[in-house]
Amino acid sequence: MITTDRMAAVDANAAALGVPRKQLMESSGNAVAREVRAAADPGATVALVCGRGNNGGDALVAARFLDGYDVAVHLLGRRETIRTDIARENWTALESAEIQSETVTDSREFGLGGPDGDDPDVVVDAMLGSGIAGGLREPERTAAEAINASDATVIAVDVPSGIDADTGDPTGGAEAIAVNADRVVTFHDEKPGLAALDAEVTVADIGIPAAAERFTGPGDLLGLDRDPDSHKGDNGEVLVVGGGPYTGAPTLSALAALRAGADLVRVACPESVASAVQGFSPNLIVRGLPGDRVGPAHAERVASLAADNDIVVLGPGLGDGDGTREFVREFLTAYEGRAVVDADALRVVPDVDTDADLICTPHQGELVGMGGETAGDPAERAELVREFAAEVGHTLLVKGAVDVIADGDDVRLNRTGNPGMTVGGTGDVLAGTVGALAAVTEPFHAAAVGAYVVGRAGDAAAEANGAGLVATDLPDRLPEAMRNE
Ligand SMILES: NC(=O)C1=CN([C@@H]2O[C@H](COP(=O)(O)OP(=O)(O)OC[C@H]3O[C@@H](n4cnc5c(N)ncnc54)[C@H](O)[C@@H]3O)[C@@H](O)[C@H]2O)[C@H](O)CC1
Ligand SMILES: [K+]
Repeated sequence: MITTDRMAAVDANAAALGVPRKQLMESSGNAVAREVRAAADPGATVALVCGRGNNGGDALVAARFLDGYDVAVHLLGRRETIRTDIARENWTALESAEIQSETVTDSREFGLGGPDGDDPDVVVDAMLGSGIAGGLREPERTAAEAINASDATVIAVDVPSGIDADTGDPTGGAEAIAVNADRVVTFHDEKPGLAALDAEVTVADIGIPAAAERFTGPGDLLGLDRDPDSHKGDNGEVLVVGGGPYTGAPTLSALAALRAGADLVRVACPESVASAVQGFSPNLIVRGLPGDRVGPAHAERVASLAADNDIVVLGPGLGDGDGTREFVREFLTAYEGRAVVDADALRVVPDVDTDADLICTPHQGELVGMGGETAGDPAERAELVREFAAEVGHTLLVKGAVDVIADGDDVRLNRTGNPGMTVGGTGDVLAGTVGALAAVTEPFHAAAVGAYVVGRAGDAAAEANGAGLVATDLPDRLPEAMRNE
């Protein structure tokens, strides 16, 4: 099963892997033509009703694969109104090939039949697919009524027009009109909303490489754009809890969280390091905790600070001194929100009883320290991480040459990054980045995107600085790394 949003991500990842959408459209159109051939013998009349988006584009391709059939293409709009270059190119190809085609601009002129007024044997519904928003407008609405009133076998491309592929409900509300399809040929994977429909569903493999789903890619960045109407705080408030023996670690996490898009980043650290942390950046809000180590005495104060934030990043530079583990245990036992757990705080996770939703970011050694297993073979390692995530009940991001992200159901691999990133502090950058992302998206997605963009920032830093790469190079490169291109 794949949702519309995930499909869009996978599609963009496929393009980044060298399989562009026009190529996928060619496969989609081919699959639609095969479905027509399965429904009717050569010589049958086939009306292809095409919208102006890529759903229509699929049927424009299908028309080229239907030699031997009596084909008529109805484009709902003028050529100039076709939304995408690839669909327009396929329209031009049809015209050049002199395949019977007409443009419909006025819904009153829409008719499915040939000159004698008979219904066609087959109608291909390619008006709207995953790009639909709201109920069918004209001329799609009138066309849907005509399709539903005809005796033709109706084959829907990807999803019947007017239906939400994620839910199976009409996009215009319960009573709204949608195409009533006999068959649906959908692409790449089953869609959650199609099973409930009274139609026979075929899933067509359109050549999206498995790696487009298995590995992170630029498509994973889709949907993370800021809402232009958002206010301060809407894009995440992050509390970093760390420092004591180390000052740089919490600072790197906090700066990364800011560069990854958080609106407000607060750092709770021992008073002994508070002014040093503040000295790194006026953009940080620093809260000093009495003493020079974070200990159990601070659990209540940190809990009240945490309540004012969307997410806590727990661990950077905390160390493993007297009382640190007790602090982490006490804090997590009472905490019910979201947290990224890194470094020394990780050891506590497997045996703490918490309602918190955690994203743990161990490297392989820390994973083993938590009681997890690792393996040399990447596929085996991924499966072990998935099983361990299910066991601990949290999201895991296991860092390595290839990072493994798992939450017990899903597994994703990330291969951005380079050996130069084994320098100290890059893990702190990752924890802060994932923290900022987890304030605005689901933990698994946040962990996968975090790994991807920090690796990308590291790749850019390595290109600029070679073996001289240091962790402080990374935060400033995050905004560029988070651009979806
Ligand atoms: N990997 C893939 O996902 C592939 C998908 N293919 C096919 O592409 C469509 C999705 O194409 P897209 O261009 O994004 O959207 P649509 O064609 O569904 O619609 C676009 C167009 O329609 C207008 N519109 C939106 N809502 C309405 C409405 N309620 N009434 C009228 N008009 C509406 C709007 O202007 C949009 O611009 C997917 O389903 C597949 O069929 C690829 O070909 C292969 C890869
Ligand atoms: K459709």
